[in-house]
Amino acid sequence: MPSQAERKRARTRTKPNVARKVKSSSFSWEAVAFAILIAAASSTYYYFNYSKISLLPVSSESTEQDFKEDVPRTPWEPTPDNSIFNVVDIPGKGKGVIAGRDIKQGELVLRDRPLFILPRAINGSPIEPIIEKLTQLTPEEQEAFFELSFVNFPTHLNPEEHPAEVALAIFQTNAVSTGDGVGIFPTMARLNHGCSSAFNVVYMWRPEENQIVVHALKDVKQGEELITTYTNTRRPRDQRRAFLQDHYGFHCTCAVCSLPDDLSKASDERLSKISYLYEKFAGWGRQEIDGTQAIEYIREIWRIENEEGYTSERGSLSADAAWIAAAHSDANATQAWAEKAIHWFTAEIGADTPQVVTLEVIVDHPQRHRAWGTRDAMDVGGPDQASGESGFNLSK
Ligand SMILES: C[S@@+](CC[C@H](N)C(=O)[O-])C[C@H]1O[C@@H](n2cnc3c(N)ncnc32)[C@H](O)[C@@H]1O
Repeated sequence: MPSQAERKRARTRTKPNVARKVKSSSFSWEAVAFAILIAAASSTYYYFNYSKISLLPVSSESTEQDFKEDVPRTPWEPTPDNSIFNVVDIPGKGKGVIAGRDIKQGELVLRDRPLFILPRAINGSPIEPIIEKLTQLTPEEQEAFFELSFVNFPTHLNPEEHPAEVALAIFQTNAVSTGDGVGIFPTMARLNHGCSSAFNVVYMWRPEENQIVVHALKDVKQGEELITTYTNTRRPRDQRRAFLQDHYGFHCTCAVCSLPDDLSKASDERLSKISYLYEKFAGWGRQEIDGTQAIEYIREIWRIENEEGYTSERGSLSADAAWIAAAHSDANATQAWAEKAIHWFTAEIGADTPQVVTLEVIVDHPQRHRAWGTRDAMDVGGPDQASGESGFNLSK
């Protein structure tokens, strides 16, 4: 078994030129199939020790059976050269994406189709389904796949001789969630990670369009790196760093992780408080708190997030507030929060989404708020339904 130090070294190992192998006549998928057989016969690989393997480094309740591949595959094409972004080498990070011009908050930065999507959790070896998918790709698509970076490669193997294991490592380093599935999006996969206030773009899978879209969460200056986030960054620096080291093989030195210790501690406290408040706020759904208290939590989360410079997920937060206000028959508050939700959803997931369309209807027709807020206002300690006056003052 490899030692801890050997594993660490392997995590940063440079990738083999497998793409060249794909093109060269000496490479064949029979060789890959052979590699799978060898791998399957061996019990030394740590990833074969599990019967059910999650392909994302986050826990998932979904199973192989839940996964439905309902969209026929559309061939992947490289995103055409455009002025918005460029993929370049970034010191200490491999490749990354930088803004080719100033980008405004809410702008669509890129769209990318999947090379393939697999179920989130797989029973047995994940190598076989990955290889099966790879064999269905065009040579150009295979090349795009094998050009991606990877970490966490078993130290006792030579990547040049183990393309199947390389494929697994590439998948685990680059795949992103598509609901029940996990997919590879070669252009989007070049986005590096930042925590809390350090990330400036957000991606979203659109199953009906069979593509992932990336929007600017903040204004970005030309030449700045476009950064997404790989994990829930509303947790302390030590935990974030441990997760990123373990699953993505790097020590995070993003703008938030590089803060001096006293500032980092203050940031950690804010992030922990935000998480705590989210948990308290969830009590509204369990009928543990009333609407007034729920909106108080939302305002407090908002205030601390402003201090932290963390603005992600504000679309759903303000949409929740609008929904609570609607349940309390407070038309003004519903409208005010819905307007906020439209603004923030637009920044994160785009104006052309069902969430934004629904909220626009609420804003344009505030009298419909009662039909939208499906919870009976009386159940949550709400006011007189007939007058529509809540007295809750939920809109501030
Ligand atoms: C999805 S890929 C991102 C693109 C990758 N840099 C490349 O060259 O293709 C994930 C890998 O990028 C690197 N990476 C991402 N964010 C990083 C960061 N903030 N600092 C250092 N390396 C980072 C890590 O090696 C990680 O495993």
